[in-house]
Amino acid sequence: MSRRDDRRQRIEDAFAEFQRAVSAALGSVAREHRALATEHAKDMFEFTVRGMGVDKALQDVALKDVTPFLTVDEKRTKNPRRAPLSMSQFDERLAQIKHDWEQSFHEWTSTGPEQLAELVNSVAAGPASWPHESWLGHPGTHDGSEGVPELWRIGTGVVTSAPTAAPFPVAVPLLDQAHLHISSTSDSRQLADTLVETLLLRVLSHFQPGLVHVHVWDVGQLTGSLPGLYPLTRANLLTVHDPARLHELLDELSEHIRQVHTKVLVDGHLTVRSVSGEGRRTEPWRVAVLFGNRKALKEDQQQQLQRVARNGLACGVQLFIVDIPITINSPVETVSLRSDGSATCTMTGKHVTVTLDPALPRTLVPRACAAIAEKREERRSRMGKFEDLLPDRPWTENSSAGVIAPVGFDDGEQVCVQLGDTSPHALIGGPSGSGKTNFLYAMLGSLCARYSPNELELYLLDFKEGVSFAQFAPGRKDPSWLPHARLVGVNVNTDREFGVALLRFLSDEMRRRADAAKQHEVTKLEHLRAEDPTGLWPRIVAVIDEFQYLFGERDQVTAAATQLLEDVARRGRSQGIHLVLSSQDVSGIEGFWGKSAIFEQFTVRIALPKARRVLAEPQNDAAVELPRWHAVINHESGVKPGNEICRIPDSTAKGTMDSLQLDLWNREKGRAPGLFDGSKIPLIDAVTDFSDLRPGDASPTVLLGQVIDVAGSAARVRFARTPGRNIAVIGSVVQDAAAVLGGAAASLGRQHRAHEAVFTLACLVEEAMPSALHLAKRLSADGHDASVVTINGIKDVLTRTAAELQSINTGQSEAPLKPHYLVLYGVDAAQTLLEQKDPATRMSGVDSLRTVLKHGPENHTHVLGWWRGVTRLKASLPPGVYDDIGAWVAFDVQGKELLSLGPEQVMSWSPRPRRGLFFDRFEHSRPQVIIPFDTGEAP
Ligand SMILES: Nc1ncnc2c1ncn2[C@@H]1O[C@H](COP(=O)(O)OP(=O)(O)OP(=O)(O)O)[C@@H](O)[C@H]1O
Repeated sequence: MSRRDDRRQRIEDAFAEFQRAVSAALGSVAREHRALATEHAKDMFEFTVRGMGVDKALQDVALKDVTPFLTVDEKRTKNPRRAPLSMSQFDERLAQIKHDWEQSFHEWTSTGPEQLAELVNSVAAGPASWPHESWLGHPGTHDGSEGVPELWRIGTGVVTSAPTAAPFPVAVPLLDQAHLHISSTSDSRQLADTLVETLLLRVLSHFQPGLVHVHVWDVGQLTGSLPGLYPLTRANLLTVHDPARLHELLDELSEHIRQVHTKVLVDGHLTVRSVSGEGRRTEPWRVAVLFGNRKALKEDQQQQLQRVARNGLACGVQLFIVDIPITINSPVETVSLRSDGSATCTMTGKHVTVTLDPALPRTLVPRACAAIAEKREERRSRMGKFEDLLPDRPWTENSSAGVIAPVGFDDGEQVCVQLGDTSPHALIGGPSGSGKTNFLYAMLGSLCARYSPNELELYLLDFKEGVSFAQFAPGRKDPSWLPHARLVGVNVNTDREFGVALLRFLSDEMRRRADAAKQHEVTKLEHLRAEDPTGLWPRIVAVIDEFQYLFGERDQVTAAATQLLEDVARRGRSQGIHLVLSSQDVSGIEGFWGKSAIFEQFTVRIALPKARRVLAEPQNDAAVELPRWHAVINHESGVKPGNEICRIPDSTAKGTMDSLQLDLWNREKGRAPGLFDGSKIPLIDAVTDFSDLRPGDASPTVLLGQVIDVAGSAARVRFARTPGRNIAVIGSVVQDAAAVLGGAAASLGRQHRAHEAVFTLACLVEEAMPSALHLAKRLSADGHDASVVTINGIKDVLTRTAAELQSINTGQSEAPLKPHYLVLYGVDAAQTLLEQKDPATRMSGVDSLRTVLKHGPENHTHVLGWWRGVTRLKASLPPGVYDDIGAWVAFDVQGKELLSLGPEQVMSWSPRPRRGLFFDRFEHSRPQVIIPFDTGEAP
């Protein structure tokens, strides 16, 4: 080998060595690079898988052929030597990711679905969530008093990305809580219909038939939507609306919402639910289902629908909106159906896939609806009696915010009258025989059954000649009374003063309540009750039947009645005092319509058939067409939209109000009501003011009769030892005079011990003798010295008495005189006799009488005399000086004749049988009408 060759060989070797070294180095770099690329690919894989979600990644076809780690060049050249990394190279990472996935879902999977199932079961028991086998076909029984299911089941959900599918029930809030908005595709629209139908049947089957009304409107079809529900139409539980008349449905719903606001949501309540409290739902739900076609509604309809949505939930209006694009500014649950039939909903969020419950069996749905309709019809025909107005349990309601009473039925549903701060007083009208009294019984029965006597007091006044309210007070045949009645006034037609007395009493009570409220720094009864929970502040309902009598004349009684009525009508509302006025014909009552301040307060109007002017005529003529035993109940001052027409049950027949009264009376009798019966004369021995009289008072009280007031108090005069304390009775009828004198003397008799006082009864007219003898007997029986003298003895009595008084006056005698009462029947009959002068002393009997009248009272000597006319009385008195008669009772004497004896108000007195006008100069500023007592004298 030449040296040259040798050198070449060495060079070649060296190159070979170099190449080996270089390729070794390159090989190791490539390995390094590949290892790094693999790691990077795994990272990328993990990043991608975690990023897109394990569940999705596992389904992803692209990921099966993963080549993210090829370099750009390699991708470009598609190096055939390099096979793509198979998934197995990611197994380790995938296992880790899966483990982490399972771990993160572990808690949810093991407990979540179960908890949700329990939750749904507890807040949505029964038809609200259970399988249809347990309820479909059985009409609901709930009346809302047990609450409303908080959720209503729609299907089954699974968390879309969970490692294991753990299904759980999906339910949505509805009634009062949220509307429902469903959107579907053309492929899934059928499912939307199914969802609506199932939900409606759940709701309809939960509540008593009648508590849920369904309205359906479908833009695309006149009929055909929800066909299974059609049997409901015959019971008026389903109304299908014309596709072209969405505005009518929306108007109807808006009007309904308005009415609920004005009639139901009063006294601070914001929702029907809060009004119903724990009781029966008072206002049925109205579910309006609107099927659209994915096109927007017209602008005005859209706005109206939004308004209904906004205000509806509080008023029981529930919307199911299907495929109508709309935004709603109130709670709404959305269910979005995809073409494949799966759904998402806002209740569970986008990560839960909901599979809606399958449709209810085709044949069972109409059958279930028919059963609901039938039950409703049955209930409707059954509901309508007096008992149906009454609650299951009596006396459970609270009257703080007002009182509410079902009074009749419309389509089997109760229609109520409400009295509260916003509807304070009621006006009832209807001609004779139209059922006013019956209506009042229905209302009073319903009220009394709901509210205990601590919550509600009644003052009942009947101007009619009859006995409408008499049964509410204890009677001879029936000893029971209405425990709520504090006062019953019957046959008051001639005693309009009693109406004034009642209004005055209410006005005083109103003031007392206002003062109490002021002390607690509140202004109305509801707040006073909250501030003073132990105080007794019942609502007062005062009923005046045939109240037009109150305004019957143009006199002071009418003036006083008008003024007091205005006072109570305007200010009674906040103090829980409510007036219910009823009349055959309210149209001509000047005192009522003449004062807007009065009638404006009577926002509740009740018109019986053919009633005139109770409603806002002529626009509202609903009363004209009203069938028999029906009434228009209107809480909006009689304007047409406020009309509610209902049938009033017979509430006066035997076994209705009378039985209720007996039941309530047996439950708690309380105090018997005061009774004022204008046709009866009060028996003196039954009058408390009389039986309460006792000996011992130095200035005894004389009772002259009964004042026409709420308390039934006696008219009284105190016989103080001051001038003028004598009493004159003026009138021509012996019966009236004898009743007053007899009652007065008997009351004096009760205040003296035996033989302590002397009674001289002078009977100067023959027809008074039986009365004088009766009185003498009564006084003697009580141990008093009572003698009867006739006209023959009168002069002597007067002369002797006058002499005794003179001797005391002149100091000749000091011995105080025994109380001496001279009861003189028909003084004027002895006038001629008394005018004769004694020839020796030149004194006449009239002089003696004047002396007795003048000086007697200071010395326990009082005259109780009867004169048969004013002039005749004046003849017994010094000319022009009438002071010695301090008190008088006049009967058949015209007012103007009495002017010289009393204030100008006496002018308006028109005499009427068995009523007297009483005036005590010392005590009164105005005269009072009194009823003389029955002293037990046989007629
Ligand atoms: N809803 C009703 N169902 C059955 N009968 C009724 C009903 N309402 C009233 N009646 C009967 O009609 C008659 C007259 O009724 P009611 O006395 O209530 O009328 P009114 O308007 O008060 O008449 P009046 O003013 O003459 O007293 C009574 O016999 C009563 O029983």
